[in-house]
Amino acid sequence: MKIDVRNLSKRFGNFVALKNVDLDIASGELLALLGPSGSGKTTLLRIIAGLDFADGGEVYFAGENAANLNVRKRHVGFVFQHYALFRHMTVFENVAFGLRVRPRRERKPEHEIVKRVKRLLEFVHIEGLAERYPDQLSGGQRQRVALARALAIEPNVLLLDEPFGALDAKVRKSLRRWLRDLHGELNVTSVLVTHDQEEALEVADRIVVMGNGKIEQVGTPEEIYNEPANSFVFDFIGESVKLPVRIENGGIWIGSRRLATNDELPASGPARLFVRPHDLTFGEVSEAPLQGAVRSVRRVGALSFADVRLDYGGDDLLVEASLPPETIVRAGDLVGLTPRRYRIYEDGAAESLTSAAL
Ligand SMILES: Nc1ncnc2c1ncn2[C@@H]1O[C@H](COP(=O)(O)OP(=O)(O)OP(=O)(O)O)[C@@H](O)[C@H]1O
Repeated sequence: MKIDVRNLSKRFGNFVALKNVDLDIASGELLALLGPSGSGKTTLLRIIAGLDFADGGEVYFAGENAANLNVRKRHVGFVFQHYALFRHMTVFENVAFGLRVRPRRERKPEHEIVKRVKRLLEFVHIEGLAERYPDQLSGGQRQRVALARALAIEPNVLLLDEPFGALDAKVRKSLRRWLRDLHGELNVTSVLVTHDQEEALEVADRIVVMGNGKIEQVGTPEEIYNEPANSFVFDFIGESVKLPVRIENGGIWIGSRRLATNDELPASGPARLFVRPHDLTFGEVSEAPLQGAVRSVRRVGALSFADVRLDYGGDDLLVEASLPPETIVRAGDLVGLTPRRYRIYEDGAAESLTSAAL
């Protein structure tokens, strides 16, 4: 089911929660709505679901204006972080619920309901838990039940709002892979709300980055990560180091050093260079555009990071750079750093002006 969102806006009192949101969701895709807390993700999801109404704009389900479709007619399956299962019902009964409450003429005979629920429980790998009650399940198992329950009604659209938000990091990771695989088999149009960039990057076909009720960028995970449209997206997705630079005489100036680039540059003036820590290459002090003293070295799992205090045109700036495995530095060492891949954004402005890969 294809969903088109057109010029949607929503206010809560004076607060603008959504501003002129336009979005096309392709049939069968898994789309992630990603953004900081309060950026409007849940509001957008609730309007798509028919649980809330927009002040302006429309939502179309397969070309039909959804204003004419109530929640039930939209055939939407939900999985919410806090969408509790019915505590007094077993897993089996929870999953069967949506099928049993259908109007009599649409309801399947009991033996078909039993067959379908069994198949769904197998599908989400919890067939052994059918007779348990929600209290007797782990958080991850509960979310599998919630998903089986959402799928029971054969939804046209699956809406997931931080479905793994309450789970620990390891379970989250395994459940999101599982969701990715499951979606590969089902191909039901799905919208996943998350504020976890890693989750969105790993699971989604496309990501919508939201900030302050607006869409900042829509793209594949690769596009969002490698070609962030503006400084907001760069900063929100992954780690970033921000360096004040100057554009002058057709070059990028970091303090008194010029950064080699063949790219077309924006107009002269102050700008900001955004670079991922792993794109800062360690090298000869005399040749690198950035120099500084290593303050400390840390290991996080398999990765090592060095905090480098840059001598930056009189200012001290602390940056965190990833250390390649073969590079050994110690606190106190003087090192050179070169931004290998970076993007330049006008100072204070949201536009991306240029990017470079040396
Ligand atoms: N019923 C409401 N009344 C007043 N303000 C609301 C209401 N619902 C949401 N808001 C406000 O609208 C903004 C967007 O909320 P929304 O829940 O869509 O954000 P979100 O991106 O999903 O955030 P989170 O990740 O924290 O869930 C927030 O500032 C929120 O406080």
